[in-house]
Amino acid sequence: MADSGNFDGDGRSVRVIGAPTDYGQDRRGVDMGPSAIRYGGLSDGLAEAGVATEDTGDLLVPRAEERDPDYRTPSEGKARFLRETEDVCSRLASEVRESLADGHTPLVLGGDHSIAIGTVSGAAAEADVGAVWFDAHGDLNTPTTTPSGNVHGMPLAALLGVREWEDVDWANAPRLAPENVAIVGLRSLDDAEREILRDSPISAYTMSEIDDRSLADVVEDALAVASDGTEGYHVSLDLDWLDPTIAPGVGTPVRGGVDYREAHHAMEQVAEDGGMRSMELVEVNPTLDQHNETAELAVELAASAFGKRIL
Ligand SMILES: NC(=[NH2+])NCCC[C@H](N)C(=O)O
Ligand SMILES: [Mn+2]
Ligand SMILES: [Mn+2]
Repeated sequence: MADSGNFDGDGRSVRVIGAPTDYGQDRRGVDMGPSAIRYGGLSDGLAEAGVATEDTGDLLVPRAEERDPDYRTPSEGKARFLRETEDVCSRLASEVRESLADGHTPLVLGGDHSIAIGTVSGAAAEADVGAVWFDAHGDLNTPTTTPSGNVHGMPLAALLGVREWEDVDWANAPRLAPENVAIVGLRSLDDAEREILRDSPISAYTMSEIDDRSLADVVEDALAVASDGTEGYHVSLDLDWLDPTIAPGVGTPVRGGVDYREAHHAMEQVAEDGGMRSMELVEVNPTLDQHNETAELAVELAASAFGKRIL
């Protein structure tokens, strides 16, 4: 564990946990995300934010090549690598829970977005929490609605126990209520996800609404949704939230995303609000990136969320 020992800022201490998975999607390389983010200057970035940091290293994740992606029971539907995902997420949930119990703010580095099942289960183990999902996608598929079989398109549905996920105990976060979930930056939804959102109290803010109202306005609402009656919230930052021109290193890019200054301002609002209890940075894939710029952007945005200021 490396301590950077800077106790300015809001006095927070951050515990970094790497979750180098690529089980949740089909473009290999996202398992190198934690290394790319560290190499992109994470410890310096957090020090500049004025938080003390300790890095516990990466969880052990067996290589996907040694697993059978098609080994599924009928109840697992089309979800690929579900039992491997369960194994990693259960261990990640314990680490996150322990970090919070020790007074640290967990910062989880992915890996694909399926790891959110572990992060949020851990974050919600002993407290009622909200979640702000910064993402181009809804991540609301189930093992039967999924068009791809990729679990990274399902974590929010899993956590909320939507449809078949209801019976999958290890994946649910009973202390996360859909009323306290806000998705920000939506621009790619499957038909089934649209249907799920229609009958759900989740707050969904699309890019069109952001165009109309400004991101700052929408984020203010999202933070209020996530804070209402909770003890704080989790911030799940999928790098495909950003426009692919500034974050090309992701497996499922979608044009028309958030731009550089907008994104920083949103993270500055998170810092200002003070209600964030845990954070994760997911979907950084250095094999698809240009000179590690997506990982570096992830670092910068995390620094802003933890309180780095221009002035
Ligand atoms: N975390 C992500 N990048 N999710 C992308 C999901 C894409 C698509 N909706 C699917 O289910 O496969
Ligand atoms: Mn996404
Ligand atoms: Mn996602």
